[in-house]
Amino acid sequence: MAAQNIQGRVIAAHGRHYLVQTDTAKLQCVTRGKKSDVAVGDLVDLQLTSANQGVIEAITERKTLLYRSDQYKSKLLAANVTQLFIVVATEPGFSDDLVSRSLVAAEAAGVSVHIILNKIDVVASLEKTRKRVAFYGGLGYPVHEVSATMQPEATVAALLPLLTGQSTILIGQSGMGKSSIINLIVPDADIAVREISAALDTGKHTTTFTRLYAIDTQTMIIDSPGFQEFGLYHLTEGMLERAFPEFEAYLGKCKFYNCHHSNEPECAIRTAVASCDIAPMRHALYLQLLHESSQKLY
Ligand SMILES: Nc1nc2c(ncn2[C@@H]2O[C@H](COP(=O)(O)OP(=O)(O)OP(=O)(O)O)[C@@H](O)[C@H]2O)c(=O)[nH]1
Ligand SMILES: [Zn+2]
Repeated sequence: MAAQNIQGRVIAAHGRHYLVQTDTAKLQCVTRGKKSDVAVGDLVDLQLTSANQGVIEAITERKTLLYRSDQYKSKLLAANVTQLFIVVATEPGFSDDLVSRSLVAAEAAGVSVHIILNKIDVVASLEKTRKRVAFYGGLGYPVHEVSATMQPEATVAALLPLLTGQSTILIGQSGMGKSSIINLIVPDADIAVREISAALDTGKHTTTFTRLYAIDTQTMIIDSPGFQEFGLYHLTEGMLERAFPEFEAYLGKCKFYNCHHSNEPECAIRTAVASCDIAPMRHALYLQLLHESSQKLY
C-alpha cells in the first residue's frame, strides 16, 4: 500500500496512544520515536500504516494550549480550545484554590472562562455557594447556574448557546456533575467513550483520559478527568501577574519596576490587598504560584 498523508484531529490520548478522527475514520495513532507532545484537540498530519492505524508526523500550529505542570514536567490538557468551563457545585464543596488555579491557567493561555454552578436544586447550600461563586463573577468571569439532573432542559438551554461555534473544555473536581452535563449536551457520549477506550485499549479506566466530542465541524466539547491538583510551575512571573485581572490597574505603579509584590515597600498590589481592593486569598495564591515557578526543575 502506498503511503498516504492525511489530516485529522486528536480526540483522545492515553499514554503515547492517540485516537485521531479524520473525515472518514477513527485511527489509532502513535508518534514517531519517543515524542509525546501531542494533545487532545491537536490538528495533525499523519501517515496511514494500515486501514485503521497511523503515525503522527506533524502538529499544526496551535491557537491555544492549556497545560498543568509540577516540579518535574508539564502535562498537556488540551490544544486549540477557545474557552474553559469550570464546573462547581453546591455540594460537595469546591476548592477556591483549584478554581483560581484554573482561571490563571486559562488567562495565561488566552482562553476565556465561564463558571458553571451546578446542583442549584440543593437549596440547603445554595446561598452560601452563590456568595462564594459571586466573588469570581465580580472578577469578570460569567457565572451560569444549572441543575443537570433536576432541570436538564433548562441546563441545555443555558449552555448550548455558549458552546455553539466554540471549542470548550470542561474541568472540575470529582463529583461536581461534569459527566452529567456532558451527557446532556452529547447524548451518545457513553457510546463514544466505550468506542474510544476499546480503540485505545484503556481497559476499565474509562474516565481517566481526556476526550473530545465534535458536535459539528465548528463545535467541540472536551471532557477531562476530575482533578485534585493543578500545578502551574511553568508560568513565569510576568505571565503570573498578568493572569490576575484584578492586578491590572495596579501593575506598573509599584515603587520598584521589578517589584515581586511580596514584601517590597510601596507596592501598589500589596496596598490594594490591605484595603481589600484585591482579595487576600488571590494575592496569597499569586505568591504561592510565584514560589512554585521558582521550584521548576525542567
Ligand atoms: N442534586 C443534584 N445532583 C446532581 C446534579 N448533577 C449531578 N448530580 C449528581 O452528582 C453526582 C456526581 O455527578 P457526575 O456527573 O458523575 O460528576 P463528575 O463531575 O463527572 O464526577 P467524576 O466523574 O468523579 O469526575 C452524581 O450522583 C449525579 O447524579 C444536579 O444538578 N443536582
Ligand atoms: Zn508590587
